[in-house]
Amino acid sequence: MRLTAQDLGAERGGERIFSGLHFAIGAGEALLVTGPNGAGKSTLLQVLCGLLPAAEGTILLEGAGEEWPTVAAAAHYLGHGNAMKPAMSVEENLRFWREFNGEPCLEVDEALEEVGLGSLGYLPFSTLSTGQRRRAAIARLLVSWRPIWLLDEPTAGLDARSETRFTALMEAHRADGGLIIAATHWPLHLQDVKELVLGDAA
Ligand SMILES: Nc1ncnc2c1ncn2[C@@H]1O[C@H](COP(=O)(O)OP(=O)(O)OP(=O)(O)O)[C@@H](O)[C@H]1O
Repeated sequence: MRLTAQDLGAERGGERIFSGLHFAIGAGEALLVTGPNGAGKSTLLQVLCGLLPAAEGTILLEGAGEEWPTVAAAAHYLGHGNAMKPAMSVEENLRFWREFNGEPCLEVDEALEEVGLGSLGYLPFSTLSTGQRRRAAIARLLVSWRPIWLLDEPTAGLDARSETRFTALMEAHRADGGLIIAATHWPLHLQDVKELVLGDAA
C-alpha cells in the first residue's frame, strides 16, 4: 500500500495555506508533519481524510485493494475534538464506533485496557480528565481496523506513561502494515520516521 501526494495545495477562507506539497509513504511507514502554528498541518490532515477539498494536486492510494478505494475510506482521523458523545459512557461510545466503522478489531474492553482505561469504561465521557479523554479517543483507533491513521496532535494532554503506551500502539500498527501521518509539535518517539516540514505562516 502506498499513499502519494503530488502538487497538493489547500485553501482556507480563500487564502492559500500551502501548495506544491509532495510526499509518499508506504505500509509500515510514518510521516511526521511539523511546522509553526498556522502552517497548515491540521488542514493537510483534513484534506487527506476528505473533510476539506484540495485546492490543487492529487492524493493517490495504491495497492490498498477494492476494500479501501480512497484515503478517506482507509483512514481513521483523530482530530483535536475527540469524536465522543459526552453524555454516553466511554464503553457506549466505543461500541457505537466499532459498529459504525465496521472492520472490528479489538473488543471494547481490550481497547480500553490498551490505553489504560480498563476500569473507567462505565463513566460518562464528559467526566473524564483531558488526558483520559484523549486516551479514550485513541481507543477508537483500536476497535475497528483502518490501515491509515491520520493523527492531529495525538499526544496532546497525555502524561509520560500514556505517551509511551501510545508510541507502542503506533509501532504495533506499523508492524501490522499500517501507515501513520501525524501532525505534531512533539517528537512521538517513533523509529525511522519521515518528516514533512510545512512553511512559516507567521
Ligand atoms: N475555518 C477556517 N477558515 C479560515 N481560515 C482557517 C480556518 N481554519 C483554519 N484556518 C487558517 O488556516 C491556517 C492553517 O491552520 P491549521 O489549523 O491547518 O494550522 P496548523 O499548522 O495545524 O496550526 P497549529 O500548530 O496551531 O495547530 C491558519 O492560518 C488558520 O487561521
